[in-house]
Amino acid sequence: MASELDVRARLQRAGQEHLLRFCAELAPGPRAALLAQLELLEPEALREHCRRAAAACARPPAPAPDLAARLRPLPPERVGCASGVAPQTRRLWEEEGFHQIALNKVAVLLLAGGQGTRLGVTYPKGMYQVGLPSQKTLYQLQAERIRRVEQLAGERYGTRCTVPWYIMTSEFTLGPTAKFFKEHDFFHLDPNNVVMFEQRMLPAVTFDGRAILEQKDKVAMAPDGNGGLYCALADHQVLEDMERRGVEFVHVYCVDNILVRLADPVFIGFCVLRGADCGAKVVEYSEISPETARLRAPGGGLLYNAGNICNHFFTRDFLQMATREFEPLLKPHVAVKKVPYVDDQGNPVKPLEPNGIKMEKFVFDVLPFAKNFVAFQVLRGEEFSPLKNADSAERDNPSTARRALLSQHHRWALQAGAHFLDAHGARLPEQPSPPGSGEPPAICEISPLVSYSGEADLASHPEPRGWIPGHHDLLVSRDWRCTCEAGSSGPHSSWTWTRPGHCRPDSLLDLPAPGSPRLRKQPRPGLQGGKQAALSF
Ligand SMILES: CC(=O)N[C@H]1[C@@H](OP(=O)(O)OP(=O)(O)OC[C@H]2O[C@@H](n3ccc(=O)[nH]c3=O)[C@H](O)[C@@H]2O)O[C@H](CO)[C@@H](O)[C@@H]1O
Repeated sequence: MASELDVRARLQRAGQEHLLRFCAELAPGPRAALLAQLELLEPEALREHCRRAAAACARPPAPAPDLAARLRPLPPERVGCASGVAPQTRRLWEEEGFHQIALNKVAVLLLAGGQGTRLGVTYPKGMYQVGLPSQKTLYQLQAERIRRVEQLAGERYGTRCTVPWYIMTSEFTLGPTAKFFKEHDFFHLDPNNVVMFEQRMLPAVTFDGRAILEQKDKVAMAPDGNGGLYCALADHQVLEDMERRGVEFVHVYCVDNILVRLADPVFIGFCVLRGADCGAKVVEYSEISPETARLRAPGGGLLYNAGNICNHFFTRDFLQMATREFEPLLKPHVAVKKVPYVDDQGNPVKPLEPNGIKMEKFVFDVLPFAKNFVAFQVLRGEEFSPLKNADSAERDNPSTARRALLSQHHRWALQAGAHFLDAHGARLPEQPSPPGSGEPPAICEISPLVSYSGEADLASHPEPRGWIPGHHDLLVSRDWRCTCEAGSSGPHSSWTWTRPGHCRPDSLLDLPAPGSPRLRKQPRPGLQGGKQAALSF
């Protein structure tokens, strides 16, 4: 380890010697920790970082760029659409995507280094569960979608294939995420195919360019934004790992969209067939002004209908260029934040006003370097419901995320030919609940292991997946579980999907987990506030 003298010399070069001002009074342990942290900060880079942060902040606020005047709609030939295209075109894209997956050429990459401040949790957002009947977390839903898409591709091409899962974490999220995955047995994925790596952290800086001490023995650090991906890929030789596995196409996505379709074959296929090096899924969701948002195209549709949802396609070749050539050209974004610090007497202070600057790069900042960028429009109700805020906010909160998923599953069940019955066996109305319209008329959660995007036609399936011959009155599968409540004030019941059709209350039988010897019978908690319903085909 470097001596205090060495570290002091390095900090002098960076103009940041004040970071050692409490060093002399620290006990050996904290002092060693501080020196170890400071040793990692490369002097020239630190000097430049602090200078740039202060300069960016000192710049008089630029006149608001006239976004409306600079915006141009995407040329139609660069835009694809998940719905509203001819079914054979969509099938063609999907087939291409499955083919690439079956060839082991597709990976998914999760950006999970963020801190979930707005949601108000201290643990990684992926560990959050929004209150589904299954109590699955975002990480589990994502893991199961990977397993299902591998299975679907494998079945089509008579092969076993792998979609490796790369997870970018940060100092805040790596430890808890790795522990959570281990505790959950990697959700039955092969741990060799789950690759976690860590993005860099950068010091928070005062308005006059001094790195901030959060505690006497600790510099205030923050992840370098989700555009830190490009440095992190290089730091941890992630692209080399992809190359070894034969991965050519990467689906990069953010952690909080409960409806995210990992390695979506339709999106992948569309991008591959268009020869794209970069792609982005888009929905009508944007931060542009209401006036601009209302502008209409000649055909009557919205002129600007392509909001970014942090859901990207990249070729591995493009990522390689991004890490080598484009990353140094990316301009950091400045965020002015309240950063806890120690004052000159060494007292911890929680500022009430913003006092510090955090510098971040964004994952989409590389898009201008693309040679062939494409956008792919998807339906918001089917593919985008982000978990950003606590329930006290009006939108993008746990309740809206839960409702979005359950409404989708209700629609899927109806499409698959299911009927929902009330306590007296009468059918519930069968209008699919339009996206965003509150609770669905019946609560029905479908496991991603059973259906990735609404497929699995149970009605015509002679032996539904997971069906155990000889157990006609048991459930179809652990995952075709339908959980309903017998009235909001009455006792809760769990209902199973049974064959040929009706849900049975009060009992739920799980298929054995792989390797376990026999069926287990488990009571399940019901849901608050659901409607009484059963399900039949
Ligand atoms: C910069 C970026 O992509 N912005 C997108 C992000 O906004 P938004 O402002 O919501 O971005 P977040 O801060 O939630 O970050 C998005 C993702 O990046 C990850 N993360 C963030 C910071 C970091 O240092 N490391 C890291 O891995 C987060 O864990 C998350 O998975 O999602 C919105 C849709 O939901 C999009 O409309 C925004 O265009």
